[in-house]
Amino acid sequence: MSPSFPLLGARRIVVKIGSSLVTDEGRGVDAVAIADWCRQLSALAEDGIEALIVSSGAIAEGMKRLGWRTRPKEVHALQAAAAVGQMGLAQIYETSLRALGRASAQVLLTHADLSDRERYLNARSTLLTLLAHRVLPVINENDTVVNDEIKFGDNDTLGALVTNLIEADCLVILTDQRGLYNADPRKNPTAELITHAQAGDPELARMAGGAGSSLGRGGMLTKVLAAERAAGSGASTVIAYGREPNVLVRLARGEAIGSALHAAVPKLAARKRWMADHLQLKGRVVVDAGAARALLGGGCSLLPVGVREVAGDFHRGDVIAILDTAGIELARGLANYAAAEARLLMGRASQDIEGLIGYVAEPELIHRDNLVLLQTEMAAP
Ligand SMILES: Nc1ncnc2c1ncn2[C@@H]1O[C@H](COP(=O)(O)OP(=O)(O)O)[C@@H](O)[C@H]1O
Ligand SMILES: N[C@@H](CCC(=O)OP(=O)(O)O)C(=O)O
Repeated sequence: MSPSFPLLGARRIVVKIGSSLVTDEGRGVDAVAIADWCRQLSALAEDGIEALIVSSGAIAEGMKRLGWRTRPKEVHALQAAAAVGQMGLAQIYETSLRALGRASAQVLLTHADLSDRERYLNARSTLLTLLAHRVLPVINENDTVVNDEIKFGDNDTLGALVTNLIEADCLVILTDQRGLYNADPRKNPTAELITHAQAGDPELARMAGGAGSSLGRGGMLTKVLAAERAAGSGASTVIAYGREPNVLVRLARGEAIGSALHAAVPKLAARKRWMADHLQLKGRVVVDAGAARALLGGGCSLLPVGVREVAGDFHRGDVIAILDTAGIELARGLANYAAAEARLLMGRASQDIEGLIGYVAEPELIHRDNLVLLQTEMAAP
């Protein structure tokens, strides 16, 4: 029996809409198609499913608005087109979503934003706050400022990084093909659709081959690699044809459409592994017995009031260890405040934060969503 499709039961999804799909074969952005995806996401929101859109199309829309028929080669011309086109792209999403009674937000990100610890945490907090307010974020790469070092280059990678960032359950990549085939279907008419596969299987990259259409930059290879990256935080990926009627609603009901690339490791375990593997400890705090109980038993955040000691020279967004007074490491998590600030805040109530350091980033020193408990693991049989 085949495994179920990953959208079934998902509570938070990232939907990436590719250039070749959103731009209606180069004729500018397809507003009718966008309105339809927005309608579908609005229907999912009624069922309590949170969604974020990663949408391409700024360059194509900018070219149309500027009357350019061929894609320029110069980076500055592309960046100028993206700046013009992003206005149109945002307008279309905003108009479609407002007509459905939904608020939207534009978020433009670069690679540098997500590889810097502090900006990573800021982007994460902003996106989660938007979702908590039932706002649908529409994300694109910040093309105007990118150079080779800070470029994602394709929105598949951006979609995967956003999936990791906000720990989405599932990444949906909508494109101009019915999914991943065992060879490029444009070149090989007998190519067969892959319905289920394991994300990260090296065989998939071989099938995906080289770059895609002249409009998009990624091709299928970046989609397969995006699925592998999304699986790093425990999210599975679906690659499907974006013009399939009601595709998002049907996927959410569990229908098998396109290709499902399954994550091997469940979400929570993947996050723990990510924290353990990717992040160097930059400091530690010792907490009192009340805070230790709240963390281990109550699934609570770590508030400054429960902190007794602060060691190390960490910055906002760094990983720090949380120890009890006997020196046992209870948990690890991302600090919302730098070490110098944490020293001023320790033992104090959250409502005093502004008076002590002049601003409030968050009421917690470490939010429970950014925390991995080590003691539960040790206590497990
Ligand atoms: N194994 C494959 N299965 C499906 N499509 C493939 C495969 N290998 C290459 N492709 C190409 O990838 C293209 C999709 O990539 P791209 O044009 O970058 O899409 P998008 O703009 O949606 O990101 C398809 O149109 C197809 O020609
Ligand atoms: N940021 C660019 C899109 C980058 C891109 O082409 O992405 P993709 O849809 O993955 O091929 C734009 O909005 O035009």
